[in-house]
Amino acid sequence: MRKIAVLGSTGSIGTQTLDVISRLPDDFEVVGLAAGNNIELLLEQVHAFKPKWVSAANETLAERVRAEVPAGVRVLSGEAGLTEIAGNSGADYVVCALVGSLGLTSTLAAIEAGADIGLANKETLVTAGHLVMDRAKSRGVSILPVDSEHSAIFQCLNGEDGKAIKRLLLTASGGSFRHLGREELRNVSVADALKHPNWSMGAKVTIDSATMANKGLEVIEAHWLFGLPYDQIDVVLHPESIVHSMVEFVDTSVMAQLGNPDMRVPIQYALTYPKRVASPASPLDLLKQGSLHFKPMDFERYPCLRLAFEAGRSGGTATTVFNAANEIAVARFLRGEIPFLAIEDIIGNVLAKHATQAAPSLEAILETDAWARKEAAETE
Ligand SMILES: NC(=O)C1=CN([C@@H]2O[C@H](COP(=O)(O)OP(=O)(O)OC[C@H]3O[C@@H](n4cnc5c(N)ncnc54)[C@H](OP(=O)(O)O)[C@@H]3O)[C@@H](O)[C@H]2O)C=CC1
Ligand SMILES: CC(=O)[C@@H](O)[C@H](O)COP(=O)(O)O
Ligand SMILES: [Mn+2]
Repeated sequence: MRKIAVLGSTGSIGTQTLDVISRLPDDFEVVGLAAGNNIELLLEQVHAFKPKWVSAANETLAERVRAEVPAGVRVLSGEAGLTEIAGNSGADYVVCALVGSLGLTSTLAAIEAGADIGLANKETLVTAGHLVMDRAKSRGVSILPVDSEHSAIFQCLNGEDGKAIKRLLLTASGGSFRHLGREELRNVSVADALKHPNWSMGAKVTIDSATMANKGLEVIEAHWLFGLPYDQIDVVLHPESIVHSMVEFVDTSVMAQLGNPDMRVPIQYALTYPKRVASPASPLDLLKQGSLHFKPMDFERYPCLRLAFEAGRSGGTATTVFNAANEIAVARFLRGEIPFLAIEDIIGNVLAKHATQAAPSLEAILETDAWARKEAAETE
């Protein structure tokens, strides 16, 4: 029985993770749950899973939780609460389902404590991939991908030698505005941007999908997870989101992982690896599906993906800036402060002002992240 903590338990990935865990009662004991502001849902989860460690976004919310949970449950708050649960709750498996680079310090704390990581929080690898991967290697912990594309690649690789890989092919749905040309993107609404064609997800990743910044984050995530240069990572448009990604090998064989879009499948695989167990997801019926489509990526239509490749190739703090500027720009768009197309402008402008620092320390990353956030908040 593994002791598991879920950071971001009230979000899209967090709730689906708990759904998966509830079907595997002999395999997992929930020892820690961390949420942000959704205290009602957090309390329901505490009553259902009985963790000994709980955290909320701030002390006021934590007080409300303390009043409702049994004595003996430790209720913490803020980033310190996240790192405490990640590193000191006794969890030997931590699911990081937080959104944004907020997940970095707690992921590092979990690694330091020797816990394996189920990683949904791609921003952590984008902002500090070298630190996360180096520390995981030296502590001997596994980083198991939850993101659907990376889970697909992980399954296709199945232990193959890195030298056998010709390239990774990440699939991209095209997002909520895939049928619109660039001119038509000028006045799109927040409500329409939040309508992903295939997946029901949190707001930030849904907007990232519409700008294609999500695929940019995923290209950088793949670079760190699978240790391949950017020249060996490609993106292909695939509107159905049935092929979750592919690997082409040097002998021309292409392996793909397919399934209906349901995050409980990659979440479960990250939890039960190397075992496969039955899933509540609906089986893929290719005969009913009939056809699948693939188109080349259009970097003019989706400049955020071009910026992500450029930042990835620059390396060092460039990807920290790409991520932080994107997080702030998306938050501003969601608040109705800026138009949709300003997201890519802000990322491009903040990156253009930044002098990349190679192999940054954690301190340098946190400083760069703060600088890029301030710039992105002030850029018109
Ligand atoms: N959703 C999906 O299908 C997929 C998501 N991902 C990635 O997984 C990650 C999570 O995405 P998703 O689940 O959609 O996001 P959501 O917005 O649905 O959930 C985010 C979670 O983080 C918590 N949180 C936010 N701010 C804080 C804070 N300051 N302190 C503590 N907790 C906080 C939220 O708490 P609360 O709600 O209580 O405020 C919530 O539990 C992202 O990196 C995303 O890119 C990857 C693949 C698919
Ligand atoms: C489900 C998942 O993994 C998301 O990150 C997904 O990738 C979003 O889809 P697109 O970015 O392809 O629109
Ligand atoms: Mn994905």
